[in-house]
Amino acid sequence: MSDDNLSRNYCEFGSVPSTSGVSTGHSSPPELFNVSINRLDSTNNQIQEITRRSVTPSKTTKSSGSNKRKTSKSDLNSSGIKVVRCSEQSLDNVDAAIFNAENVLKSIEKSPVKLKHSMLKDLYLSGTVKIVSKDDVDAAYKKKGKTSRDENNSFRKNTQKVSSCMINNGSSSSRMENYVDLDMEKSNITSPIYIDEESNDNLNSTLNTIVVPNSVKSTPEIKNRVKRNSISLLSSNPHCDISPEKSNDTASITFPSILETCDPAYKYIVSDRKTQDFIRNVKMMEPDDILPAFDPTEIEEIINDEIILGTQYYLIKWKKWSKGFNTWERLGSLYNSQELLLKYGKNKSTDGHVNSYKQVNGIELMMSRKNVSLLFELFRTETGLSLPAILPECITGLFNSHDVGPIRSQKIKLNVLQKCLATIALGNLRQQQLIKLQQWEIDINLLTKGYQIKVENNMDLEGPPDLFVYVTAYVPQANIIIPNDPPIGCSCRRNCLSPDECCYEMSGCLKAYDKNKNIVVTPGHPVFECNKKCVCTKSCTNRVVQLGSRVNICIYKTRKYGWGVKSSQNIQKGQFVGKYIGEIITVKESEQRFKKGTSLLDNMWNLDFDDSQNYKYIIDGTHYANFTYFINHSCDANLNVYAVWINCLDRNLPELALFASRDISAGEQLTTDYFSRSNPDNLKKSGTRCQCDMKNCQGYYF
Ligand SMILES: C[S@@+](CC[C@H](N)C(=O)[O-])C[C@H]1O[C@@H](n2cnc3c(N)ncnc32)[C@H](O)[C@@H]1O
Repeated sequence: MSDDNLSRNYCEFGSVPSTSGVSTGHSSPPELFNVSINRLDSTNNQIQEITRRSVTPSKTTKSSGSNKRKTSKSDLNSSGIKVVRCSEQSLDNVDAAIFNAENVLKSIEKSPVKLKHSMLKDLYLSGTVKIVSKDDVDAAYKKKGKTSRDENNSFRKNTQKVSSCMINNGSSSSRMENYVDLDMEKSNITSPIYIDEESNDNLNSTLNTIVVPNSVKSTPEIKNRVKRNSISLLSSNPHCDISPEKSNDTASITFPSILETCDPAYKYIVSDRKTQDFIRNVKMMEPDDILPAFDPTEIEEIINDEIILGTQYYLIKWKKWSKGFNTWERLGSLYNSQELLLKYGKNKSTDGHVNSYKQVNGIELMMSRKNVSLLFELFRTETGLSLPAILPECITGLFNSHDVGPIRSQKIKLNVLQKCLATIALGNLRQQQLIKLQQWEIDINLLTKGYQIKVENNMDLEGPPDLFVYVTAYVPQANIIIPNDPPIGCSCRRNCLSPDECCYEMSGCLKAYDKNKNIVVTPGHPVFECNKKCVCTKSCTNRVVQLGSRVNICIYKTRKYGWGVKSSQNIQKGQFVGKYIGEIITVKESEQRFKKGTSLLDNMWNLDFDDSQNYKYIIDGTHYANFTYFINHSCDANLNVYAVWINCLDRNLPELALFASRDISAGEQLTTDYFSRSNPDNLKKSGTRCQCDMKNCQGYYF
């Protein structure tokens, strides 16, 4: 960003938590894995395991490969104002901007292509074009006195194997009357489509043919045609809600002014017509034939659609990017993603999803994954995000001058203008995000006693996770009763400092805690705390987990793997940090939930401490959980997991408690070893890549 154009004032968006929604990792295809925690079984002294079932981890980290998009273009708009559009990449350097300017000229020269495309599309959408079956195409050929298409050499050369349909424009020929409409349900919408050379060049002639080959030649020209025709076909698919009669806008762009206290530059841009037009143009005015297509493997899911100013937009959740980076993209840029579009369309019709008329915040259209991450990188501070305050005069100055002077300087000014607008937009979105995060922080702190939870996101614009209800104790499924009346307690003297036969001894175990209440037994050793039947008081050294954690923590957005948890204070080795909480459900119920997709294996822990084959219950953290839900894996974890029994002595229903395995400094991320007992060889074959970066990192963790 040019220093000349930016004021050096800064708006502090400091200590308030940041955004970025819940990790998406949960939409990854599930893959069963087991976490093992060793323990000495109290009855037979054999090592047993607590296992955790989970899925492939969420891909919440930022992709290094940024989304390829936006060639540049400049032309005159209807009011004669010069409008220049830059690619995101071109924002990076002036050379790219100049290169893009050349493309602009080329694309203007190519306007006849655009004309043909829109004509074809319009013909189809207006209903004057019909789609007919392969047999009818052959019949038409014969009728015209030509050999059948399959016998025609040039046809075969250009189209490979023909498998589907043809369009005729029906404009002038009665010969077309015999053609029957093809049932679109039966057409292979996911196949690439190739326009026969002859018909494409003669859109206004009596017969135009579109055929669908099994594969398509990958020349740029053919790709363009595939794209254009795919869109025509998609338009007609019943699952894609973009037929002509339904093409009324479902959303409008608005520029809401939300806060009294908002930035003057934001107030200015949301009230200035010229700025609004500019913002709309940036995203909305690129013709379909110069929109680069996204690689479908980059897309996790299409989650919404809207028609804005007559243009179809889809809201995209990107793989490896949090939902804070979701963007609205035009149909044209999704022409390689037809399967995803169809999937979205089908889900939409079966879910009974109805789009009510919405208002899309115009400033969101200024934002992109690249802009958001760039600005966060530039303006992140120790305590938050410190965005530069941009004066309205800068914006007006740039508007007045961006289209004068040498091309190179125009490009630079445009670049700066776009970045200024994106910065202002980010400031506004950031304010909204912080309000939501603070509210979530308040809500969860109302539930916690004895410690503070901070929420912080200085990585992106994602808001609070909305996946689960925050709870502080197990939530048993309706038919499960967690006993709370232990049959027996101890009667040790001096608060169990002079034990006769304390609870742990009655269970054949070692004393788990030292006098400071730090755990001293090895991971895997069962822990039996004193219970409500015991005579000792709360200060008994054998009462720890039941009194709750005293460690202040922070749920924060990590750079690499979504949300995580860090300590807000120094923690001693052996100190209790928290319990893994969730619903208690039966194994059968967990399987059903998994099949239905209502719960994720990722969030399930088997309570199989006592018998790894025939355990009864599972903790499901998908819908109800506490902060431990966000604890990430490390190959050199600083937390150990222990099975602890207190008032419920059912061996199938221990509590899972996390203790520090070493001294932990304030600010350090808290981690567990998801699979401490996995065989490293197996991990390498089937595992999920671990990004813990520890010296002993095994590379994979399941
Ligand atoms: C139980 S969740 C932890 C919270 C999660 N980071 C989130 O944002 O919701 C586990 C997921 O976090 C991510 N994760 C945790 N530890 C990781 C590691 N060491 N390397 C890569 N991803 C990890 C994976 O996506 C995994 O599926």
